[in-house]
Amino acid sequence: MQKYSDVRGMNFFNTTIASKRKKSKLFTLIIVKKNENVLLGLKKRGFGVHKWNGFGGKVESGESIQDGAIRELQEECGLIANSLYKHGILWFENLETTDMIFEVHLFSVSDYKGEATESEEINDLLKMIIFVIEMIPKWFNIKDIPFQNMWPSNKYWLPLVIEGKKFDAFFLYKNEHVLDFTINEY
Ligand SMILES: Nc1nc2c([nH]c(=O)n2[C@H]2C[C@H](O)[C@@H](COP(=O)(O)OP(=O)(O)OP(=O)(O)O)O2)c(=O)[nH]1
Repeated sequence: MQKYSDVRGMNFFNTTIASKRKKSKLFTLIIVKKNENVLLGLKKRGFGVHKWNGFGGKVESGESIQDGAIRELQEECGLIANSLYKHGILWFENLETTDMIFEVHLFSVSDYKGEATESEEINDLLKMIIFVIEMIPKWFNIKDIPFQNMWPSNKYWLPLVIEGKKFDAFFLYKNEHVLDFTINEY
C-alpha cells in the first residue's frame, strides 16, 4: 500500500490505496429531493442488487456526463430532470473485486417533471416481449433513510447531499467493507 495523494487531480492525503495505475470508469448518480424526502430505488438485479440507492449508471460514449445522468434517471424511475445540482465526485476503489476505480459524478434534483414509477428496461433479445424491472422507486423521509440496506459509503456522503454541500470523496473498499475514506468539502 502507498499513500494516495492524487485521484485524477483531487487531493486525498490521508487515504491509502493499492495502486495508482488503475483506470477509472465514469458513472452518474442522482438523488431526487422533495421537501424532507428523498427518492431511492431498490436495485432488483445486477451490480448492487437488493440495495437502496440513487439513480444512475454508466456514461455512454458520445454523451455528456449530465446527459447520461438525466437519461439514467428517466430510464430507472421515469422522472425528467429540469435542472441538476452538482455536488461533486465520489471515487470508489475495491481492493478485492475489480481492477478499476468508479468515478461517480453526483447530482441532486429538486426540479423535475413526472411521477416516479417502477422502471422498465427492455431486454435486447426479447424486445417488445419481456420487460425487466430494474429498480423500484420509493420516497423516504430524511430521518428514515435505510442506510443499513445501502452501500456502506452512503451513510458518510448522503447526509452532505441532503444538506446541499459540495464535496469530493474517496472510499476504499475491501469487498463490502469501507477500509478507509476521505471527504473534502468545499
Ligand atoms: N461502487 C460503488 N457504487 C456506489 C456506492 N454508493 C453508491 O451510491 N454507488 C452508486 C454509484 C453508481 O451510480 C451505482 C453503481 O453503478 P450501477 O449499479 O448504476 O451500475 P450498472 O452496472 O447497473 O450501470 P448501468 O448498467 O445502469 O449503466 O452505485 C459505493 O459505495 N460503491
